[in-house]
Amino acid sequence: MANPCNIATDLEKFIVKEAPPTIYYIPNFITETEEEYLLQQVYRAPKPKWTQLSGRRLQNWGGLPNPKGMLTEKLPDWLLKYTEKISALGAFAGKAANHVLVNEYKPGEGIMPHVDGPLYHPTVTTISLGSHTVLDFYKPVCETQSEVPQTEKSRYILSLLVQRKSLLILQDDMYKCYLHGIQGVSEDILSEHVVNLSSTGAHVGNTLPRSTRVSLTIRHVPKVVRANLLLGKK
Ligand SMILES: O=C(O)CCC(=O)C(=O)O
Ligand SMILES: [Fe+2]
Repeated sequence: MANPCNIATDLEKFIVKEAPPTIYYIPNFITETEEEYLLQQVYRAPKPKWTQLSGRRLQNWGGLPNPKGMLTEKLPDWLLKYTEKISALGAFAGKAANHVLVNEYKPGEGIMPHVDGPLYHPTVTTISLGSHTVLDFYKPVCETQSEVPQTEKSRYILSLLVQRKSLLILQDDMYKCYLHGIQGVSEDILSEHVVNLSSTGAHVGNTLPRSTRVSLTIRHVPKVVRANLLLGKK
């Protein structure tokens, strides 16, 4: 790799050109063996590590991000291998990922449209395990104000087919401005609004039943506090 901090050189060919800046979609980023291993590790975590939300459950690794700074916890080796690999691609502008959120979605589950917010470097990278999903993107409300009330449908702009074993990177406006969400459905019928089909082998009109999907969302939290400062030690 010529320049580990330059995301453009290695990843340019993975940019989804049909979307606003910037989405990178990398199919088969990990092998099936790695996928199995990562799933095994996720399901080895003790039960209290899971937080049940409506529509999904999650594990938080690396510390709890908050506006005052994240009290960091060392990532386990099985996650470090991947946070280091993705950081080496230059996804976080030379910084190292220090936070991983594991989300588990059963068929029929999803996540409401949202933005990931200012606590993170404006990049999120996601490894998908176990099942595909379809990620939908929406214009922010502020950009679409008018006399007519704006519905989710009128703010919708496009979708991505996110396959198991893939890596997805969202940056720039696609991170900062547009909302992303996953519909709580048990199968996806691919429409022409799924803009990355050419790199997936799937086609408009295909019906893809979902199974349980585990996503690893890997981020860099710039603002951290050291434990010994909190404890009043110098
Ligand atoms: O599961 C995913 O791919 C999306 C998760 C997500 O948007 C989040 O955790 O903020
Ligand atoms: Fe998100």
